[in-house]
Amino acid sequence: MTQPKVDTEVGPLRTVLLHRPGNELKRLTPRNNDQLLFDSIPWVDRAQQEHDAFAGVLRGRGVEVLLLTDVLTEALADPRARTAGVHAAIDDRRLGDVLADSLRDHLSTVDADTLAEVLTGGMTFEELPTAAGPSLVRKMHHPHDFAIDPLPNLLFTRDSSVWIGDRVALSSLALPARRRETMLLDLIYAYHPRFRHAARAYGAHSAPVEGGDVMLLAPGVLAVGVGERTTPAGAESLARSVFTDNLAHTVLAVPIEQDRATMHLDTVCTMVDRDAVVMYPLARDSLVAFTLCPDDDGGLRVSGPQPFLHAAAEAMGIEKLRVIDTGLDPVTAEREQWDDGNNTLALAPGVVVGYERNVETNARLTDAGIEVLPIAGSELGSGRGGPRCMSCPIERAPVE
Ligand SMILES: NC(=O)NCCC[C@H](N)C(=O)O
Repeated sequence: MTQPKVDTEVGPLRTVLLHRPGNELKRLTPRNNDQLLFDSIPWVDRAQQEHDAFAGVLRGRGVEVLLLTDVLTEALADPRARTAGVHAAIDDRRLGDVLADSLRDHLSTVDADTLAEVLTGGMTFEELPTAAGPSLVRKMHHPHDFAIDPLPNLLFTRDSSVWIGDRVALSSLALPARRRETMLLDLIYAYHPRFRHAARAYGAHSAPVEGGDVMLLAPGVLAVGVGERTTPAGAESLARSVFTDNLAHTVLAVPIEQDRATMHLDTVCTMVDRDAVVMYPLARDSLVAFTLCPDDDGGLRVSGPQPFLHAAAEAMGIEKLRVIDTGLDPVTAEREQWDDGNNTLALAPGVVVGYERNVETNARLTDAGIEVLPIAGSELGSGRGGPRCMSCPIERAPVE
């Protein structure tokens, strides 16, 4: 077992954290899917098969796959982790003091597997333990209301934490449906024996930054999308944090349209080689970047904006960042961007995993000399995320 470290998007992937979709997806209904950030109701068994195949492709290429439920359950062997998990899951304002206290008591007695299931899949009022006694809160809630919210977006492990160099940054997730995910990652990194000594970067309670917006363009160079999720304040404080810890010398803050289709930078652009990205053509023509560097007094120097591709190549110290376009024509490109055609996961320079349905984009990548490992994603994609969104790299070998 080697030490966690990630300093590029494309260095040979050694270890990755995935979340095999579980019962939390069975909580999705047409009444709650918008609030829970899914565009439709996934067929859960098929989503699991698709995810198993995704994990299989990674293992087949020698990647160690850690599953979130496993590491969470192992971390919950530590009583401090249990207390933290239960504390974060129970909302006294929703349950009232009496019900909240009795649920806390109950959850402190269940085994780690059951607790992991509750922390990820949530709990409805009808599933509450009966010992809690009479409660107005209980009587007045519909039995299917959530006493503890499920976390269907755990599937997208990219967003809740991100390794930058040898430190892990816990995201500060912007939307209420995802905020508790950070807490689970926090307790995994704090109490799982494998991560107990991992140093932290940034802070979960800082301004919003989501991992899908953070891109490690080259060692020492980060791009941070700023849009629907990551805020300008989030990008600025992440930059300060990585400069203080000497994890980067340049951060590019990249404004992206505040729209569902472009919720993170990795929905319009991912790296497929040391010097190449797959990118949505509209973004290629319009993306700009503000360049942030540390100044001599411990502050920030901000310049720009200038065209993103130019700023990125300059910061990376390369002549040009090659661009492979999404799709074939504007309509196909729009369709394939929506279906995460740009959201590839690099396993090594020039080797990426992509959804098979994005036929035109994958063909362009292949024509450009990129090996595409296709996976099915008809169900996985219902939460609007592709292979990059569904993976949190923990160790990548350096790029030669
Ligand atoms: N990096 C990504 O683009 N992640 C996809 C997150 C999808 C999830 N349903 C969300 O709306 O947050």
